[in-house]
Amino acid sequence: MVPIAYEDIVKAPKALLHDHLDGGLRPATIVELAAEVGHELPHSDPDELGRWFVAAADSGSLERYLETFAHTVAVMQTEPALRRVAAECALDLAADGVVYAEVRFAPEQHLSRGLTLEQVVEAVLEGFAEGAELAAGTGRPVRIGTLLTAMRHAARSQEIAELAVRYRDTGVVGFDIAGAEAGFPPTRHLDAFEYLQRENFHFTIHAGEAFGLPSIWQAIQWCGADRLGHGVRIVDDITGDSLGRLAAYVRDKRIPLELCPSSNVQTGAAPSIAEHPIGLLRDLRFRVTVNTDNRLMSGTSMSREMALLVEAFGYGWAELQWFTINAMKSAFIPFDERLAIINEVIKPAYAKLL
Ligand SMILES: O=c1[nH]cnc2c1ncn2[C@@H]1O[C@H](CO)[C@@H](O)[C@H]1O
Ligand SMILES: [Zn+2]
Repeated sequence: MVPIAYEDIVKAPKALLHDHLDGGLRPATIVELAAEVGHELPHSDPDELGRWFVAAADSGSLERYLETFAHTVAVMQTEPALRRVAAECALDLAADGVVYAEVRFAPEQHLSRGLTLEQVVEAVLEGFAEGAELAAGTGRPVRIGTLLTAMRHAARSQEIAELAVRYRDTGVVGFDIAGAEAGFPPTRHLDAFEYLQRENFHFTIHAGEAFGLPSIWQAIQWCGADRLGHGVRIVDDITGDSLGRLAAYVRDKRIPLELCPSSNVQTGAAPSIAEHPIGLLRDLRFRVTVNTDNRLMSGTSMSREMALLVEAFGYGWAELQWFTINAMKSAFIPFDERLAIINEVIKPAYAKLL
């Protein structure tokens, strides 16, 4: 088999379901925005700052990993800053060959300089549209769907769920909860999830990353999550190739797992890329997808995550296409639009590579 070149992975179309807007800023942009608002950073040189984020996030604990977001959230408190960060996000994903991405952020974290929730959402949606238009102009079209996140330690999930539904026809395609998992079970936000179900809306839940099976079980069986953010600890319910009841349910129902290899190694959810449960979960044919989580904190990209898996597990184009189609099938945009991207963009491109 001819080894897969990194440039070819970049060129191949990719679909991304789990990427945080505030975890993907360009270091140079953080430096500029921080100077404008007088926010003090650990480094003022972009390269050093980029390295600082990766090192600080490499802590082995989700709680400490999340502390690094103080510096990105601090510079995302005005409409121009939010628009810029969102536009650059679309451009960076497109340049990396991502053709479809769902990008999430928590509107409630962007109110410290007086913006309303609506102003925050509208600025981000405008930025995505602007960036996607510029990307299309360079021959790199990308479709961005926005997910609104509520912070699980806070108490605004119902409000954010209603906000997501209000913007469902203008770019918001789903809802999520994020933040420290241990001590903040999904059922804390049951009202919001029941509301979303009654609205026929879509949501994913960060579960099974820093806490195990009970969190996954609640996310699916109490809250009705369409997908699992990470869900990597589902392996705790698998012995050899024998599946426990919950793992069997997740596989049988084709519940998508938004796996984020590099992020999991940094927070201690997996010991290394080579030992990441993605290998087992793929072999067992769970609905596995590959994601970046936080490109800044992991110093990564969609192509890099794919390349790491190629290196660790010897995957070829067939597996990369499978991950990509799994993601596209699991997206929150309408079925006909998902199918169009699979049949008109993804399959023809991989047919030339396989
Ligand atoms: O992997 C993760 N697990 C849990 N929470 C996360 C993760 N990555 C980011 N955030 C949290 O989500 C917020 C909104 O984007 C971020 O500010 C961060 O606190
Ligand atoms: Zn995440």
